[in-house]
Amino acid sequence: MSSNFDSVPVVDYALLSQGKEDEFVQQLRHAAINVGFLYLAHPPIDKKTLDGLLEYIPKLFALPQEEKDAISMVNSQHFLGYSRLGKELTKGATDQREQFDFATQHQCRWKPGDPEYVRLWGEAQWPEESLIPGFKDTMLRYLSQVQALSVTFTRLLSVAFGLPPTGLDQFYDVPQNMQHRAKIVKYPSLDDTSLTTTQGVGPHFDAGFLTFLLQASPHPGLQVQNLSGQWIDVPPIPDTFVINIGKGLEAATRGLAKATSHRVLSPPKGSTPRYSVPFFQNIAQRVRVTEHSLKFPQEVLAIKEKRGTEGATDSVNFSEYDRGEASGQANLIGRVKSHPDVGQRHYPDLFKQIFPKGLPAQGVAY
Ligand SMILES: O=C(O)CCC(=O)C(=O)O
Ligand SMILES: [Fe+2]
Repeated sequence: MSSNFDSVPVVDYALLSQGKEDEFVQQLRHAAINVGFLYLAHPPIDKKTLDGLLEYIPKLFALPQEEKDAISMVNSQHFLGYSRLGKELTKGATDQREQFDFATQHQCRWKPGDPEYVRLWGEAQWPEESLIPGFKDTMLRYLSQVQALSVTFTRLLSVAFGLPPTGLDQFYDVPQNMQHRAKIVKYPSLDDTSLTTTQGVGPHFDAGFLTFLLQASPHPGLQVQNLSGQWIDVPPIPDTFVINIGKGLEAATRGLAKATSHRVLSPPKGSTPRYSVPFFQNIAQRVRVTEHSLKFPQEVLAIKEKRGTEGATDSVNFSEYDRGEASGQANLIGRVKSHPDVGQRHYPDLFKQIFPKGLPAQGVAY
């Protein structure tokens, strides 16, 4: 049987409460090693919080433009805040999406003498409470539930890789010292006359360890690239998250876990906008993933060998981890590349190294 895939597997979180952890772990192993993507059915997020968030999303984008611009990302050394449509570029083409970057609550811990990347984590910018009452509270509740899930999930993944449940703990700091980022994204349909391409977001890998994606409207558009380079649809399924592996986890597992290229196509003419909420789980900023070596059992490595190392590369490259950078530095470089105006204002030296010719017209997203 070939390891190639033509759909993204569904793994049911309910198996765990039915005493079927082994079955769950087997399915997770296949998804993480051969596909790099899975749907997690029945995730442990409370319905009230989720429904509340879904209701707020269109209202968030409907805020007056000047109120959105008031929390523009360029104000923030943490790269948190609002980005207008068309601010990012992937594989040479503009991404047709508008987004807010938020994050779990965190006080910036940078002090003189610390590496610059410590400044990357800190307080988010929130819209004026009176304009969208209760939104901040709902979003923070959502984020803390996804954060809790991400911890549990990492332990299950560790078992799926044949390690003890705590096998991946070395990559994290204690939860109160960590920050995770989540975006709320709007993909306008092709009716929007300001769109220049059908690229919601171009082919890319996620940078971190794990991404927990909520498809927040019933629109198709998300696609992943399989081992032979075909684009496979990942349509929304009610009561699921899409979880995928980022370049950081791929590097930490020396390619056992697979980061898979993915993209989003804009909704067609006549459609309403597509919304999504990706949550990007971070690892400790000071960790250099290449300095950690995990010992996987032979039967787990055999799955990777069978998969092979070929696979689609129709994506932007991402090599900071392999070059031995601290994860915080890898992330900071990524952020400066995708939001150069923010980088120029808050990290001018790094900006000059990355863009010696000055500010490009748009960011270059991974
Ligand atoms: O909007 C989506 O469904 C995916 C977004 C994504 O891949 C990303 O922002 O990294
Ligand atoms: Fe992504």
